[in-house]
Amino acid sequence: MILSIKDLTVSHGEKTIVDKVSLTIDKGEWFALVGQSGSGKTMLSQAIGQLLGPNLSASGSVNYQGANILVRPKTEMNELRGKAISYIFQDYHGSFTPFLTIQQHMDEYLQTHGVKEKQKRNSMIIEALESVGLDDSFVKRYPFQLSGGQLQRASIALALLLEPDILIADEATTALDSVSAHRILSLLQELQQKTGCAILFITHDWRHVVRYADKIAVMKDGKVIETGTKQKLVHQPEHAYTKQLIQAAPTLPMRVREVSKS
Ligand SMILES: Nc1ncnc2c1ncn2[C@@H]1O[C@H](COP(=O)(O)OP(=O)(O)OP(=O)(O)O)[C@@H](O)[C@H]1O
Repeated sequence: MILSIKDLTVSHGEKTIVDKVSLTIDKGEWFALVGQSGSGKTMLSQAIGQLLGPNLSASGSVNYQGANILVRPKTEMNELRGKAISYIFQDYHGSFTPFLTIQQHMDEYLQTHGVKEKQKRNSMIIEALESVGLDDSFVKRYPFQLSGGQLQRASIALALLLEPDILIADEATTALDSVSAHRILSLLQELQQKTGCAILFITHDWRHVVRYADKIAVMKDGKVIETGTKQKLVHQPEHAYTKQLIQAAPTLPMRVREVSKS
């Protein structure tokens, strides 16, 4: 197991946004988090890396390598983020500053994480951009000179630079056309196979869940109401809300069998 979340609660004053969620994510696992809009998926994922806004508080525990990272000092968390836990945000614009080029962003990130040799940093940057389908002409561009989908791909390249243990992807492919989305998800799958990283994948797209997930957790009103393997959850859902989600995608069971066979 790479991450063990126990009774994680996120509150905004008196209001409970995430309510005692417990989950375990194994090394190399593709873990899909699905469910109602506003059910707390983003807040849960941000609490893991201590990224919640100052008006929100988190309690419970998030164990990574034997320690509760929820109570780690901020400076240590900055080091952990990127190498141990990396994020691809739903709002990818937030990953970029308008007055730095794509290369400057990535170079600064690598320097912060101790990659000292300039030549090595440059080749890592080119390789990461190429892996998301952006050629070297993109390195000198500023964020506003990229389309939404290209910028999202650059943010994914940034997140993958240090080959993290856990990648948290929050609706990472929403801005992409279906071919680009498939390319990115295949890339994440490759990375997962190559490095054994775990992926916490937040999505509303059941096609992606069915194709890529190993395990699924369903959230509703701040709680995880059901969790299990993809096969179990799609073929034998127990909770009425999970059944509703699956009924909204009526061809799913057949697809799961097809994907399982391929
Ligand atoms: N900074 C914040 N301060 C207070 N409440 C917040 C804040 N950010 C989000 N919320 C609230 O927390 C709840 C959970 O939001 P969250 O973004 O985690 O939902 P989600 O499941 O990711 O939704 P979606 O699928 O629509 O992205 C919502 O009711 C939202 O309004």
